[in-house]
Amino acid sequence: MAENKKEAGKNDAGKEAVLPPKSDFSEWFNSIIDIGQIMDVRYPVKGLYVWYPFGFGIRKRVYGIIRDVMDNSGHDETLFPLLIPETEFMKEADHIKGFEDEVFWVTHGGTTPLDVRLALRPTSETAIYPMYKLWVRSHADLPLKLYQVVNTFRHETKHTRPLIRLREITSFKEAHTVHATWEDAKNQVDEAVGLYTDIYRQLSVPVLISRRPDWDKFPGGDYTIALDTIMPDGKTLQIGTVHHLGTNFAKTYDIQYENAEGEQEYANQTCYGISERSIAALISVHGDDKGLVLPPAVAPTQIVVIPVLFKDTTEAVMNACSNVVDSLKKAGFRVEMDASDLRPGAKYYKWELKGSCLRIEIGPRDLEKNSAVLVRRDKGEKQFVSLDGIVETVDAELKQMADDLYTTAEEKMNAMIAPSETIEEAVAQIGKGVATLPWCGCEECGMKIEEETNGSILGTPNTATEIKKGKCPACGKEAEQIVYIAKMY
Ligand SMILES: Nc1ncnc2c1ncn2[C@@H]1O[C@H](COS(=O)(=O)NC(=O)[C@@H](N)CS)[C@@H](O)[C@H]1O
Ligand SMILES: [Zn+2]
Repeated sequence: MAENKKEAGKNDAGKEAVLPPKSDFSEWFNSIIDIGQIMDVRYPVKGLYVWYPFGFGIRKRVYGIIRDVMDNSGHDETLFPLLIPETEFMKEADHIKGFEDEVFWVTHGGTTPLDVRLALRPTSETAIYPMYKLWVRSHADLPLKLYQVVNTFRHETKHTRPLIRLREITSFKEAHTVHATWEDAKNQVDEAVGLYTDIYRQLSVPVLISRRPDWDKFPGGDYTIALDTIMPDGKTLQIGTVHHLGTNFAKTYDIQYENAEGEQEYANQTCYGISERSIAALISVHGDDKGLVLPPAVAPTQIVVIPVLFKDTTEAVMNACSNVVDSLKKAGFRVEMDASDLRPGAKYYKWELKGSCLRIEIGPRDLEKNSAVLVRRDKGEKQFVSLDGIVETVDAELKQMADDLYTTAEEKMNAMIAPSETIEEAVAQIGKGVATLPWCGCEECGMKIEEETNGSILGTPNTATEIKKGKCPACGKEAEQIVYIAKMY
């Protein structure tokens, strides 16, 4: 992996930059984006950022997993235009209400004013569905399951942050499916939730799945299932959403199909999206005071081999290190040797910051015993391993690390969720994580709970959880369900 001009551990001014402790999460996150070479935040448009090659290497592998899961579940990838004519964009009333304050408009071609303004897609329903109207004719065309990975644009007014809240969402994977019946679309929603859960399991990121309250569903949708994760500061990040659109958009865009009885029927649809928040989540959940801790599946460098050199044994040690590098490369691992003249401690610091998963040190004493020292990035303990079978050892260690990262993160997340009976208890809890509260299910109580806790209702648990009998804290009535409450990004 070619080092881009910046050295890991140095900030953009090339000065030695020290990572704040992860306990100061907001500063830690801003710093790791910079000295971890993820994105350059100096681009001169608010909410737009530049991928450093190293960060792009992580993105490439995360989206390789996302494409793999989508392609192996009956979806086809495609690409729709970025620009949407105002005439199409302004068709679905709820959708417009939800996005009209966020849309960027193109009004000129050169110095010539356009007769119809063009929207930069904030999401692509209004680009895709006029084409679906042309493509969907008969039930034999269904289900239609397409997705695209594109940049989308939202004039976010809340605090923009790299990877978390951008005005140009550079990595917006959006799927748009068409089905014969409401039930088929519901089954697709459930399948999509499963696919997203699988994607995040491969990133070792635990998720909380809830059905968003109606006042927070997707504009123009029937209902929304959301995947959130809990960030180290206790606030939740929405890292995936799945929307059942019913026939709302089909009626607006006249997407009809001839059913088996030869009658015309409006189609039912779903759409579901993931963005670079998936990368914000894996960096935030796994990172530590030393820097990035990357799941092996997405680490640009999985193993770094460090020769411990003394004058009279340099050649033998370098040979042994090159052999290990060659055999790991041949086995398909992403491995580097760091034979630079940095002091060993500086090398450890550099590769720990970059999140390489394993460090293998080989010195003359190791050679005598035909062994090497192996250190796993998440555990940090030294293990003495034989050079024989080093490929199998590395393979087993990386698999174990991916599982351990997930288990550790899941335990941490579960420990940040606690049931509350009263508003006061919920207020205390959402300062450090997610609270649950009994809820009668009516909207004004929901709004009252959000107001009094100064938090957001994530929604009701998507998996049937036992309802701890209790009273709705807003009206005192017996609760029908519980809700997750948190401070959200
Ligand atoms: N400004 C933003 N920056 C980064 N990610 C964002 C931003 N806005 C939304 N997202 C992510 O994009 C996902 C999908 O966005 S969404 O509005 O919920 N859903 C849609 O746009 C639907 N058309 C499904 S693709 C969200 O779950 C969230 O994780
Ligand atoms: Zn109530």
